[in-house]
Amino acid sequence: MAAFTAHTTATATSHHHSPAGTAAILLRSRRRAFSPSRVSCSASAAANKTVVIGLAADSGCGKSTFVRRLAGVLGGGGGAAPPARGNGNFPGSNTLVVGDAATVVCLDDYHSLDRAARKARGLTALDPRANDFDLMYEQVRALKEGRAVDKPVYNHVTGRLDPPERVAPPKILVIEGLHPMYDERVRDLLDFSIYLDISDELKFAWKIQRDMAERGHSLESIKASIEARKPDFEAYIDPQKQYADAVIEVLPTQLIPDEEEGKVLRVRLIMKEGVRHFAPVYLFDEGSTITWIPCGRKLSCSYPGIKFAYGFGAYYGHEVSVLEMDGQFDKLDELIYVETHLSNMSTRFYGEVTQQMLTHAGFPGSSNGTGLFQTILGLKIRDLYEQIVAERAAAVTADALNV
Ligand SMILES: Nc1ncnc2c1ncn2[C@@H]1O[C@H](COP(=O)(O)OP(=O)(O)OP(=O)(O)O)[C@@H](O)[C@H]1O
Ligand SMILES: O=C(CO)[C@H](O)[C@H](O)COP(=O)(O)O
Repeated sequence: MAAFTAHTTATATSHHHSPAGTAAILLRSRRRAFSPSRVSCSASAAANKTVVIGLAADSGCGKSTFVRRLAGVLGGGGGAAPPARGNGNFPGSNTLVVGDAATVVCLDDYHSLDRAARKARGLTALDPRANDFDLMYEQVRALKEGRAVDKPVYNHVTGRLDPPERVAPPKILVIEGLHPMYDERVRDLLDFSIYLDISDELKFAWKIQRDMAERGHSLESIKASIEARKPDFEAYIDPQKQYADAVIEVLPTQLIPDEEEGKVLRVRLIMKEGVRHFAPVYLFDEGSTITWIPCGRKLSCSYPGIKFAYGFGAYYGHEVSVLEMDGQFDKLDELIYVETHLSNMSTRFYGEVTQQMLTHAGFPGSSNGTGLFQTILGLKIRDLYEQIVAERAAAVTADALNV
């Protein structure tokens, strides 16, 4: 590998005085209205409500890895050998309980058709007709309101539905899977939503890597399964990204011409403006457009180096800010240099992002933007939860004072 010797370079164009910049600032102050039903009526009951996070992606796109990083941030596991799916309430469960901080429910449990029934009807698991959205809505709503539910369990080994398991209302409920934002009723229950958008070529590379190595599938069967799912993915899964408050988009690098192996990634963190309890992260100067090559004295970079970009744009009609990282870190501890230049990270102490990344260095994506942005969103979820709890506690106090 040729040594990459470019110096730290940043180019910034301030948009603070442009009409677009002004609109962005105005938009930021118009945070999404927090439904009064969440804080008033009985403020004390509302104070106990569960905060609900939606995490959507196709199979094999990094949802479990994200959840493991989130568990690390919330302090309930997610260490070097974190709990994986199946270590929930009982063997075979898809639910992950993260200490007393969070419960992660896998939406595969709401498959209404088992594997044989799907096969008989020629449907994939991505098809809404193979999923029970009425039950999903009722149970997510019950958990959000503080009531335990008996949730079905889809068994990925047998392809059948097992007896239900009891799920208690957690502080943070993460619903992860194919359809957390598909049904409008479920979508409206979400306090924050994330979509992991992996480009076709990388999805293919990751799935081959996992399903051949860990699940013993052949290359042909993996290819056939991806092709068979594609129309339903495009019809039912991909459109959910328009509703997401944050999207992690993973693309091939632009630093190496025609690189197709997926070893170097360009990762974009797309953050919707105006989302309540969520202040987008920015690089150097909020409201600017910046490209930054941090390689030089403080950050070692071998070929092809690292390039950050930050700016504003539109995403499905919403104003968004976008932080991009193309390339990968050579030495993870040097990430502290990059962290120093990022703001609104919702860290509790200087260097927390770097510490999290080092703790989970063995997870996929730790040397690139996927790991960095997943970690940042984990911190954002913790912060969002704390803000909502503080707001509810204030409402309880105000309620008590008014009596
Ligand atoms: N950031 C990443 N960089 C490289 N490979 C990754 C990354 N994230 C995930 N992978 C690969 O994809 C595989 C699937 O990741 P993960 O289990 O997190 O996805 P998932 O969405 O939870 O999948 P499923 O829903 O099928 O269980 C991993 O085993 C790994 O090989
Ligand atoms: O997309 C999936 C998980 O996100 C699975 O394909 C779906 O849950 C069906 O499972 P199985 O293939 O084990 O029957």
